[in-house]
Amino acid sequence: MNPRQHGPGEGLRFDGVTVERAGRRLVDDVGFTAPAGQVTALVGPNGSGKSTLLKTAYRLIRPDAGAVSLDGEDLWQLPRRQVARRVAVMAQEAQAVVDSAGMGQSVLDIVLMARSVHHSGFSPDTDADLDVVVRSLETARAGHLADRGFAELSGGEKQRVLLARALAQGAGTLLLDEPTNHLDIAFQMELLHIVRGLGRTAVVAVHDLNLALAYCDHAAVLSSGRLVDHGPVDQVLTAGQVRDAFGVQATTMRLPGGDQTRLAFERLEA
Ligand SMILES: Nc1ncnc2c1ncn2[C@@H]1O[C@H](COP(=O)(O)OP(=O)(O)OP(=O)(O)O)[C@@H](O)[C@H]1O
Repeated sequence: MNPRQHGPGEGLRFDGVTVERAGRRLVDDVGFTAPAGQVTALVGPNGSGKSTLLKTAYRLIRPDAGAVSLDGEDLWQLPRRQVARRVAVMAQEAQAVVDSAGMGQSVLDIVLMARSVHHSGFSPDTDADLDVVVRSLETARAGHLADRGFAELSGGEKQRVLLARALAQGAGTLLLDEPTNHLDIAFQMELLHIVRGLGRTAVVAVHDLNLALAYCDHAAVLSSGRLVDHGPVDQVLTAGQVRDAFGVQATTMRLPGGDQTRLAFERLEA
């Protein structure tokens, strides 16, 4: 076994992960590592298995085969609380869940709840918890929303608060499922800029391939539940790969004055 690939500091590793429902493979033998401290984009067409794969890493769906490990430790063998301290998630359905469970609570209360994973029993929040929460809200550019009721916020404001909540959990690994939904173009970029600046391990399911190119280090491409490619983002999100995976014509453009590339898309005529 190569300790560089399997040991501490490795990152989040999917190893032969398979999820079946009603005899259908939603995720089929997926294996790749999201390297520690870097941002990995998880891309693929609608229904390709991105959310399902992420759910195996935040322990909502147990893989039918394969393993998900963090820095060499099987996440499904660890106590749930320990996983919650190490892995934070911003899920697609979180707005609705917090809306219905939040019962009119303030943004500050909602974000403070993320600190409960560090408490035993019903021990009260500390000044240190409050400090983490305030800093997380500021990092997510949501400090001005602290006293507002979560339910009354706009979709984009809620996304910022949910990012703050994920940050406040203090986990070294972040799983973000389409976090840029509802966000204006400036904050889409801002959010991924913030995530990249954290230096934490992050896996981000994202549809905008140009955001992935701009703000992610790595990419993994799913198609019909299978991994079709993974690696450095600019080597994976090529015109040919995009055509194969998404069935659209893509052209790669180099940005002026740098090494960065972006994609332009056209419908592929039948
Ligand atoms: N509980 C379930 N039972 C049966 N099929 C499911 C279940 N959950 C998801 N699926 C199916 O699994 C496939 C993968 O869904 P998933 O949500 O992981 O895709 P996705 O890549 O995240 O899609 P999108 O980009 O549209 O959000 C889809 O065909 C979906 O209908």
